[in-house]
Amino acid sequence: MSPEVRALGLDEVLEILPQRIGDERGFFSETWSAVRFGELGLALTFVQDNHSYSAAKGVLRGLHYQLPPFMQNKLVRVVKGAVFDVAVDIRRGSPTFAKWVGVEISARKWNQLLIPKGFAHGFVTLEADTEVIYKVTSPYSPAHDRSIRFDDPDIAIAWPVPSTELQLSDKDRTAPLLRQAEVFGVAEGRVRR
Ligand SMILES: Cc1cn([C@H]2C[C@H](O)[C@@H](COP(=O)(O)OP(=O)(O)O[C@H]3O[C@@H](C)C(=O)[C@@H](O)[C@H]3O)O2)c(=O)[nH]c1=O
Repeated sequence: MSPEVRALGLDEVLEILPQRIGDERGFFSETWSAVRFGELGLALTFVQDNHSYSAAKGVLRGLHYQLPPFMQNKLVRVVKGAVFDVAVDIRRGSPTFAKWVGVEISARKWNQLLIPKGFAHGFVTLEADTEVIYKVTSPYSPAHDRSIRFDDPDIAIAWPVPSTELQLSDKDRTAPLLRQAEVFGVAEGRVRR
């Protein structure tokens, strides 16, 4: 039951499609397997699972990352509803610094997004009552937790929900721009070494 892996054109940001085995009861799916992902070169050690619920369409969370030594690889999926999920390269010195990639992740598509260390992550809900689950490779550390403005013109993400319909936390609405943010060098953020 190896998952299918698709490169999205931005370094190691990957869309992952786990198989679903259906029968008359419903389906079964391996959503994470150390062995199967390891065979694909993705030897990740997850230490925390997160589950967030967003009540409305247009809830935007991000762009978030943690500084070294608490950088996180994130494996994101949606068990109810849908999001537009975004990864931004924030590794100083990277040829794709400030470039972003976005993909719809949904319970219907049953796809996942792997956000590597060195990338900021954010999403906007495309449906009400959306539940996102993601695994991370470093524990939450409030002292290392950082945000970058979702509408930073140097990144210019094409969010698919009009700005008038967005709902953000105060922390995210007042986050610094990428050019003012604390970032790190390209060598620190790699999934495959
Ligand atoms: C992220 C996180 C938050 N919290 C707490 C802090 C706060 O009281 C409450 C809500 O936190 P936040 O506002 O940061 O939640 P949220 O805006 O959902 O933050 C998340 O956004 C997405 C895009 C990510 O990529 C995640 O890594 C994480 O940063 O939960 C934890 O206890 N553990 C955690 O791992």
